[in-house]
Amino acid sequence: MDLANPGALKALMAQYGLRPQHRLGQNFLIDGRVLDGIVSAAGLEPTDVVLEIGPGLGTLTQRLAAKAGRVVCVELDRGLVQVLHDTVQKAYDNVEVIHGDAGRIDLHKLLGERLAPGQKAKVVANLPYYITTPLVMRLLEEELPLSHVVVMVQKEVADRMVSPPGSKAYGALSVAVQYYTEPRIVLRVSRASFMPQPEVDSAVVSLRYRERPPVDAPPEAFFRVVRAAFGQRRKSLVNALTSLGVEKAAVHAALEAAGIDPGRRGESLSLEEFAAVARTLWQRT
Ligand SMILES: C[S@@+](CC[C@H](N)C(=O)[O-])C[C@H]1O[C@@H](n2cnc3c(N)ncnc32)[C@H](O)[C@@H]1O
Repeated sequence: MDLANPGALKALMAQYGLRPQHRLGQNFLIDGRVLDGIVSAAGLEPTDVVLEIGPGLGTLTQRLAAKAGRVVCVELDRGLVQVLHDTVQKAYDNVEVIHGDAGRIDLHKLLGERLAPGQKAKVVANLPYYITTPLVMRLLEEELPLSHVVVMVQKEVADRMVSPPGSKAYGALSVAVQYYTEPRIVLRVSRASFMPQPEVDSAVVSLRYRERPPVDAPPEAFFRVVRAAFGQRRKSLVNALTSLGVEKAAVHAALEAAGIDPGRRGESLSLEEFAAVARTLWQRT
């Protein structure tokens, strides 16, 4: 049974005595067109291993299971895990449901045990919005065997991921996402596509992992500079960078060497410019 309609979802919730839990970000997709758009953006092959975070009642899971080789789901709500056993685990022999917190579970172990040597997994999910940013940062920073992430996020977060330097939405998340992946908004999604309706609109983003970073700087030094620049948004770049424990004169010298006007604000720097600052500061400190 296709679960992508309000009647089916309501009946299922009632059958198991469940109600959508706002604190767990439970806004279930009821729009088949959007679900198909997510699956198509992931370009699934029969050999693919997919990690789905927050499968809910299994609406997206059904579609993933039909296309991928294997789908591993991590769901925090124990009540929903029970439903998932009946809606997807019994119906598809390639679906595994794990009861756990995607923010804490050991993803290296989980993926390592399920991937062939050299293989990379895809993450496909309608994410719970209350933990979107930390979860995406985990997926980027933990050097996991992943090739592609396709996730539904709040519209504003999607805009931040793809925004260019100097724009209002450009921030530490934009830099991290663009450093590790090639981000693209594939679908804008109205709040009417969910049940219950959230208070915000959403977007599906595709994050394809890069083979190597687009700029040349040691990642640790690069992200120290980025964090300092965005952690002190109102300050000039020079003052923001002194928070790294570097003398003002040394910061001036590093900016000059990198060809960057010291009066600029950190949020106007491109990835290449952050890398140039990191390279020069790193050489000097
Ligand atoms: C936006 S709903 C998406 C449900 C379903 N995939 C859909 O598209 O209809 C988010 C889901 O994530 C689950 N969730 C919330 N926090 C979680 C966490 N820390 N780890 C794993 N799942 C979580 C919620 O219980 C809910 O099922």
